[in-house]
Amino acid sequence: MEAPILITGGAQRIGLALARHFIAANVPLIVTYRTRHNSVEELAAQGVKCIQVDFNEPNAIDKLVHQVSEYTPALRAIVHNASSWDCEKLNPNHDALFDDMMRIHAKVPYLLNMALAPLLQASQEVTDIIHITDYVAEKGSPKHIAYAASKAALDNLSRSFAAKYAPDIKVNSVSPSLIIFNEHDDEAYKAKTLKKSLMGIEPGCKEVIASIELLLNSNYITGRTLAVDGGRHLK
Ligand SMILES: NC(=O)C1=CN([C@@H]2O[C@H](COP(=O)(O)OP(=O)(O)OC[C@H]3O[C@@H](n4cnc5c(N)ncnc54)[C@H](OP(=O)(O)O)[C@@H]3O)[C@@H](O)[C@H]2O)C=CC1
Ligand SMILES: Nc1nc2c(c(=O)[nH]1)N=C([C@H](O)[C@@H](O)CO)CN2
Repeated sequence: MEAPILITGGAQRIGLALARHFIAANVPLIVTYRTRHNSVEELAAQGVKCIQVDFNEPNAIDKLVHQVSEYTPALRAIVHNASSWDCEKLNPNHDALFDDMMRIHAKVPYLLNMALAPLLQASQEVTDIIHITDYVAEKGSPKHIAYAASKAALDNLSRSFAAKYAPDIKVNSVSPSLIIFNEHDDEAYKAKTLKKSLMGIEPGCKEVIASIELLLNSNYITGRTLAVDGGRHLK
């Protein structure tokens, strides 16, 4: 078997679209999921190794690393996509919120990168770690303070790990702003959000997929952040 790509949080939305993209390209996949969405059956039926993990649970990392290591001797790439878009307004326990945000967005990628690097280095080619961050990592967000700080920490990991693992492993961030709305987003929110970027569109998952493919196919980009944000920084 060709070395698989590991995607965290691959059972819905962007992660699922990315998984479907790689399935169509016959790229072997490992996907983690927390909630057993119907998509898990679809992915498993197409040969994807689906591993249930809630990164808030104790020993989640050790269990995942063991299962991945049992399944494959090498990895082609890791895409850290799993994320929780939580905010201070809905989480008055700011102590717990800060810890939760830092755990899922920074500690989990950090620990997985440290533990799974040998599997990436076991591949016969240059491999990749890709962190999915967020435009607010550079700008901040008054409504998602802990979330934005944790994504900034994740973005910083790209530079540290790029220096640590070169030239065997390239490490980069993909930093989106709006990609796809959530089902509960109302028309007023959508209109307000679309005005935040120069392009003014909801671009869809294909923009993130194209950015990830660009990084996977480069032999030279590392330690960098690919902004996929419709020119939001210029509004
Ligand atoms: N959607 C957008 O427009 C934007 C997205 N991004 C980033 O892109 C990435 C994908 O976004 P999107 O698809 O909207 O993400 P989602 O909000 O749909 O979440 C992605 C996945 O993360 C999983 N997850 C969350 N918490 C945990 C946990 N504790 N343990 C295991 N898995 C967990 C979820 O599992 P479960 O199914 O159980 O909920 C879900 O499947 C994220 O990193 C996000 O921050 C950045 C900017 C814009
Ligand atoms: N884990 C998630 N992170 C983010 C989401 C999301 O749905 N899940 N959504 C956004 C928004 O699209 C924002 O970019 C514009 O309102 C940000 N991060």
